[in-house]
Amino acid sequence: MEPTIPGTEPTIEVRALRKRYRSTVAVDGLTFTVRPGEVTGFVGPNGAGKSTTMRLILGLDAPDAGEALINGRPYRSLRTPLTHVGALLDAAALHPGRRGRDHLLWLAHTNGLGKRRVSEVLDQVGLAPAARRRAGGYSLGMQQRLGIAAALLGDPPILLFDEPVNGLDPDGIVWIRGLLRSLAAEGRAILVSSHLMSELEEIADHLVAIGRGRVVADTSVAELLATASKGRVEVTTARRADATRVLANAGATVTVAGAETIVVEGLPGDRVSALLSDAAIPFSELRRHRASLEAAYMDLTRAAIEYAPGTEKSVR
Ligand SMILES: Nc1ncnc2c1ncn2[C@@H]1O[C@H](COP(=O)(O)OP(=O)(O)OP(=O)(O)O)[C@@H](O)[C@H]1O
Repeated sequence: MEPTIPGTEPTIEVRALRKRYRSTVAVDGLTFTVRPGEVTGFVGPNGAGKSTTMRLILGLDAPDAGEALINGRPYRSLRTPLTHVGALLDAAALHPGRRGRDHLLWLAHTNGLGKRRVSEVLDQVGLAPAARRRAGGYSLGMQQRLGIAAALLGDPPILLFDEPVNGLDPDGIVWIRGLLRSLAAEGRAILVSSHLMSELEEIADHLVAIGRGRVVADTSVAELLATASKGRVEVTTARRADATRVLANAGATVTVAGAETIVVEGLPGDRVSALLSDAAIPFSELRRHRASLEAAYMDLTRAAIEYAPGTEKSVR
């Protein structure tokens, strides 16, 4: 194994990264760090530049400016890259005639890794029973598992997953979630992209959100959720409209969160309770609101979108 630099922790550092394809600026000066022991969610709408960034990190494309470093070094300077970083980019990019196990054996061989490791990763991803079948007959979930086995082959401290839950069934999603969490708990640095915030809800510790090739948010998920949830209470009542009227009259901002649920902002819980009781509006529950990651992200990016250069509301 290639020695890592003593005292260094596994990180991905992206600095002022820029990539243009003809008239499209795919990545427009990105800077962020992926730290060890955490799952960093990499989010943004379709076309935001996530896959391009991952390809640049993995040396599959060259940046026009800036750099992406794996443990302080560009990917292309790593002598045994699979032992530094593993990646799942396009799980379907497999030779259909090749058996799952042979695909991994070939990868192991070309990277100077032993056969034993192939059996270990097949067990780890639960693909051992299907390892001798041809990849062309694999379901999407099996392809994902094989791709993840390949990423884990070199036991790397850094892992990248591009949209790993795409097309997976609920069991597959739960499995990937658990795997990513346990890999992070082992101290690895994990970057996982998604265009759906809800998919990252129970996976990510940290969030790097991008839009049009630029960072729009770089934040801890816990902080983001705490800020978005702060001072809001959730009320369950069959008389939603009446409750909304009473609370809004008292100065609260009320939003609908479900058939019988409203979220109240701007009034403390005991005041909400007193107002509803005084108005004889029954409610079955009153609790502290926990914002979804999706809602927290919308709050966070709303200002950025409203004041983005080039929009009508831009500030000059
Ligand atoms: N090889 C390429 N040639 C030309 N344009 C490209 C190329 N790769 C990416 N782009 C363009 O760069 C922009 C960013 O694409 P990218 O695939 O990185 O976004 P993404 O955030 O991964 O999107 P998605 O969520 O749809 O996968 C898009 O406008 C895309 O069309």
